[in-house]
Amino acid sequence: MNVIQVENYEDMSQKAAEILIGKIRRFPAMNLGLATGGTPIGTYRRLVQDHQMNGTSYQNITTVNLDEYVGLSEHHPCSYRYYMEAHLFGKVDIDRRNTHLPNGNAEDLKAECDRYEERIREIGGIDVQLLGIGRNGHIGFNEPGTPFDMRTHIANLSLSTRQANARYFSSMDEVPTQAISMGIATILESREILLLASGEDKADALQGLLNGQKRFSLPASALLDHPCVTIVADKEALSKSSLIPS
Ligand SMILES: N[C@@H]1[C@@H](O)[C@H](O)[C@@H](COP(=O)(O)O)O[C@@H]1O
Repeated sequence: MNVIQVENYEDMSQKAAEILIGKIRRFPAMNLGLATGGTPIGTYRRLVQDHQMNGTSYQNITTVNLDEYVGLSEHHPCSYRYYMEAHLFGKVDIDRRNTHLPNGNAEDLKAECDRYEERIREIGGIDVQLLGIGRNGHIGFNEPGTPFDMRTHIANLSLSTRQANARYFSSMDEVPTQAISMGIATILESREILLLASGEDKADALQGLLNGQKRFSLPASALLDHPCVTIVADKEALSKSSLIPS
């Protein structure tokens, strides 16, 4: 596991964008796994700036997102499809037909999970998967306790995750209780993983990942089995990780 310590959120975003842009230029038809949440917003902003200033193209890039809320249409401002449109897809030259998110409004949610897995297989798997990390160590919407062999599934969201994400909704009651999420087994099949973390509220989760053992109570610890993980984290997020010199 390669850990890159940076000063703050802006530096994390800059470093992550540099890594991604380098790969997109080298492999302009790569399959990029994307994440949502507050963490990658600065990274997407830099990808957009670079696209506008340097012309890095997304025309042949295929994207697959980690997850989507159940019950929100793609037009709902809190849906992850809407987020991706607002922060990236609507601002670069990507072909929407090559952008994939689970449909959280599907009539048959189980069938939608299977379809999503099939789609990831059809495109040839994920080359680089961008990940954030939840305060409780979740990745995607794989909450503590989720077995590591699960594939795309309907996830029940923990109260703490719903509370953390409530800031995007007008009230806690509106925060969905379920999501469709890639499973940990799906995520682990990505050829490369880039995990971003910023801020003190991620320090426990990161400490558990960097200093701990693999355990179901910390979903991110499944990454310990992956051969190619890079973590870009700022000082606050690494403040409880003794492996890292301050
Ligand atoms: N499903 C998302 C995750 O993909 C994200 O990594 C995490 C952290 O979010 P944030 O970056 O806002 O802290 O929470 C959400 O629940």
